[in-house]
Amino acid sequence: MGATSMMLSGFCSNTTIPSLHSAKIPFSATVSPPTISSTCSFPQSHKWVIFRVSPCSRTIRACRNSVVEAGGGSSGEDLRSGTRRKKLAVFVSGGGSNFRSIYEASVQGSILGDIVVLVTNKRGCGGAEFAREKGIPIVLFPKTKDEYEGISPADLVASLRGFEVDFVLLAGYLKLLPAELIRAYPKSILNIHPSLLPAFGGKGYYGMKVHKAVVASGARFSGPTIHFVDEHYDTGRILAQSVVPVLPNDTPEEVATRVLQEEHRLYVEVVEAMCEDRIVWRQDGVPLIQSKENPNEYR
Ligand SMILES: Nc1nc2c(c(=O)[nH]1)N[C@@H](CN(C=O)c1ccc(C(=O)N[C@@H](CCC(=O)O)C(=O)O)cc1)CN2
Ligand SMILES: NCC(=O)N[C@@H]1O[C@H](COP(=O)([O-])[O-])[C@@H](O)[C@H]1O
Repeated sequence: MGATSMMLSGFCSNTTIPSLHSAKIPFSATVSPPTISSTCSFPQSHKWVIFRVSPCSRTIRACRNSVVEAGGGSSGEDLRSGTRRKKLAVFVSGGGSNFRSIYEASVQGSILGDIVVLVTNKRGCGGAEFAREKGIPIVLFPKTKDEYEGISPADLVASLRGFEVDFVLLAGYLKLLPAELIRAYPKSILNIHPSLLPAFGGKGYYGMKVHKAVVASGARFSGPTIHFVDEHYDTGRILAQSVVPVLPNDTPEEVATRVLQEEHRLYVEVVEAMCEDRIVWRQDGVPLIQSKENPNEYR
């Protein structure tokens, strides 16, 4: 069967190239070339093509198994991988154990990125205390009666731009992110939620409230969900989930402990993939993680 020729062009991060065809029939498409172009060819047998875009991509090269990636060299590349180290902002409201896990993984080198700023609505929380210990700058957001020094949404975006943040990671942050921030960082803001969304999510579902609802429901399983953030609570595209059992005599606290332990593992794994440009967007809008060991495998 003949190959499909396709002109692709350089584009910056988080662009999903619309296909001219549905995802379930042989793929072919032409993308208008604003900048650099290259030619990729794919066997017609592939049902859909995955597009991966890394921040400020300059080149596109075909990959096996119809994965088209847009990645490009840039300054500050990690010497081992040739990948640019990413700059991370973490948002917290409480103890910050997920923040600490990500920080430790960054220091140990498994995450090719650095936490350059911590954002919180509670300057006295455990996460903020840890940031002060490590010399990580702290930004207060939003402005509330308790945090009168908090900044505005526009100043928050300007502040993150000033830190050259690539990705925003919510980790126990309990305030609704403003639309200005969502628009400023498309497909670049993640949140971790302590249930298997869409179950037990939305306004009012946070912290122990989630686990109490899970136990009361009789659910036999729970676990963390990591999703991209949109304007509403917990409705963004799901990127990763992990399942833990809920035992017949579990208390909500026991479920919380089991889920939190899995959160720490899963969030580090996902942030590693984000920093290595291994997040790809299926044509129907579902984000996938490309396996580091086998680039032909996704989940
Ligand atoms: N635009 C978005 N902002 C935030 C999201 C999101 O998905 N989109 N996720 C939350 C985190 N979260 C669940 O994962 C969540 C946090 C808080 C609430 C909630 O009901 N909050 C209360 C206020 C709680 C407080 O101030 O102590 C409320 O809004 O009434 C639900 C879900 C982070 N931001
Ligand atoms: N809906 C948001 C929410 O409930 N987030 C949850 O808050 C906890 C923060 O713990 P941490 O501060 O120790 O990372 C975590 O369990 C996280 O999933």
